[in-house]
Amino acid sequence: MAASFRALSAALPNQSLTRSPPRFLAATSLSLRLNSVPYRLRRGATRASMAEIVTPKSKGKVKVFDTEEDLAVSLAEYAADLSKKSSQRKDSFTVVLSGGSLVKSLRKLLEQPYIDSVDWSKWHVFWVDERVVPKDHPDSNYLLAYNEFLSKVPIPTGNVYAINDALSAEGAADDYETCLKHLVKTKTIDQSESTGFPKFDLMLMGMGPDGHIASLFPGHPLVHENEKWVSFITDSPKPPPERISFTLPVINSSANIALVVAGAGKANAVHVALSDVSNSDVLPVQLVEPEGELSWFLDKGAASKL
Ligand SMILES: O=C(O)[C@H](O)[C@@H](O)[C@H](O)[C@H](O)COP(=O)(O)O
Repeated sequence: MAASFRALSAALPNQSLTRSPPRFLAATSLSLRLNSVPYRLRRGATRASMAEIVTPKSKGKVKVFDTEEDLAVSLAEYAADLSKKSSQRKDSFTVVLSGGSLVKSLRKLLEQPYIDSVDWSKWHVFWVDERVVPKDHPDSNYLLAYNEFLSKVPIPTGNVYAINDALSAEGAADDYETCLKHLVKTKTIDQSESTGFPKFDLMLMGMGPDGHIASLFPGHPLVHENEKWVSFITDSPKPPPERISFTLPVINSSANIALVVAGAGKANAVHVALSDVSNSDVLPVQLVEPEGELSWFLDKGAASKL
């Protein structure tokens, strides 16, 4: 097996804002409106300046931060907390990364207290999607994660599952799926009892301005793949064209998904995903509904149309 894949290596200090349906606007609450949406100001123990938006459960928990810096602080706390809980329960903590700006938003995990307190030896790192390029190519998601994160934490090299970059897109997807199946068999990765798909402890994903997640793009048939664990595309609208990607059922079997989205360029897709407007062309991000918990980490720009 080892040969067939490569395991390589504030404005509101101490308060939070809660957007609530009007019925929750108690007379005792301080309320204010942002973009004509009622918010309830809740005093609480939050460290960064943050607004929490109340949505139906299927849409997940939505946190809006004043700045991307605040978002990064909260994201580190969230990931470290899940790592701790998982490490107490079992021998592995399976973490899936996307490419893009997400990786930079993990930077606070490289600082104290997390760099010393997280049990990095339990981490097993995967990619929800990867560009089919050599691992030292500037487009490689592996290279990005290695440079920004993995080279700075003591995760065992053998726990980092990069794609086999010597294969075609189709071959690399099959190879990655074989790797996942082996790790499910050896119980490194949990398996969903209800779907039979692998159940990762934490998926950390960005979202494109068009509402794509992983390499599942709006209108692309790959969005509807429901048997394979890992598939491939050779016509990605976002360059480079050749990619492999986890399929939606694998994404949705996760125990935890964090959608990390910053910047006003993504405000439209965030609005579509979190509002009740019906759109004929469903965006891939709207199909994210994990077995476990979904958490949105937004900055003010990304939340500006809510
Ligand atoms: O390899 C990729 O292209 C990604 O995995 C992709 O799904 C990415 O996460 C989004 O496009 C968001 O990227 P940004 O955060 O950089 O906009």
